[in-house]
Amino acid sequence: MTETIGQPIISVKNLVKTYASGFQALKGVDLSIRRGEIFALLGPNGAGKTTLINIVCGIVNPTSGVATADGHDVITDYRAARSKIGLVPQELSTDAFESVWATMRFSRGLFGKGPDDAHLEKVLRDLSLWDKKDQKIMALSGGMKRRVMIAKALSHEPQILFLDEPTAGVDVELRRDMWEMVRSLRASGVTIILTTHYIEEAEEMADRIGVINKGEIVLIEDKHVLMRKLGRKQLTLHLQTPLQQIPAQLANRQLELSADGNDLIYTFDTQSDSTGIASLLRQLNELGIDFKDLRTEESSLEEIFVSLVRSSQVRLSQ
Ligand SMILES: Nc1ncnc2c1ncn2[C@@H]1O[C@H](COP(=O)(O)OP(=O)(O)OP(=O)(O)O)[C@@H](O)[C@H]1O
Repeated sequence: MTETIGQPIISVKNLVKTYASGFQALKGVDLSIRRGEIFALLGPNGAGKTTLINIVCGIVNPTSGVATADGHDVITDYRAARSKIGLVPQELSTDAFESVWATMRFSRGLFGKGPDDAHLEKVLRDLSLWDKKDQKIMALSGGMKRRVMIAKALSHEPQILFLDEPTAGVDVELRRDMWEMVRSLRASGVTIILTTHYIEEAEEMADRIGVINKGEIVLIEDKHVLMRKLGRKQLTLHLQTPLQQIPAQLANRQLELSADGNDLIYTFDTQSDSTGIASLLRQLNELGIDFKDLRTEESSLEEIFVSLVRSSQVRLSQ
């Protein structure tokens, strides 16, 4: 066990996927997932997220490149690699006529694991599904079906769990429950890779964030570092007397005036040593511009993401 600590649990090197149509969905992707982390893979529609996951899970063959799961090559050592992985796919696909319990047992067996009813019971209890164990899946609500998909993916005790858009179309309460559940899975040692279109989800959950766009990884970063690095802050000064325009003396500052002239908005870089706020306030005082109130706002991960994807589109199209 000790020799594996510190090594990535998933390693992807120079992965290329060209579909039969000739479309290149992955253009040489490198990615290392750390043991025990929650990694969020973000990207617009068609960026290649599902293709990447499907290759690591052995569902899609890469055109070239290498991927390993817990040291096992996903092609040459497929069975061992796959047994380490649980996958909750984007589309709900369950055996509708089976009971929850039967589906779980069958799924575990598929991975060559002997029966372990105690484990299955724990998974179902953790997902608040125990009282539904004898129900046919088709009789469950959409949210419950989603939980069953997760339970099924955990039936063979995987160390790695892929969640492909786990909370798409799920109500707020269930989303919160699922976040809670993902956290407790991580606490039990499972490594989690999730894709999401809800940036809020990544902001809430992830330790690290990867952004993929048009088949290329644009960025991989610790979430807090990312937010610190790319985040901008805004200081909004609510003025005593509205301004018609920004005075010429302030022209060289990063200032905007709201349409009604009531708010002066100053944008500054959180990374730079000096924010320039003190000198701005001094200058406003000298110019006799008083304000009633001030507030600061930090850019959200959503804003960072949108600007990243935009800038990579610019870069890619050049
Ligand atoms: N079997 C296939 N044949 C040809 N092209 C495909 C196939 N599967 C996916 N693609 C294309 O590859 C690209 C990447 O698709 P993929 O499903 O990996 O994206 P995604 O990032 O998961 O998108 P979404 O967020 O919409 O789920 C898309 O342009 C898609 O149309």
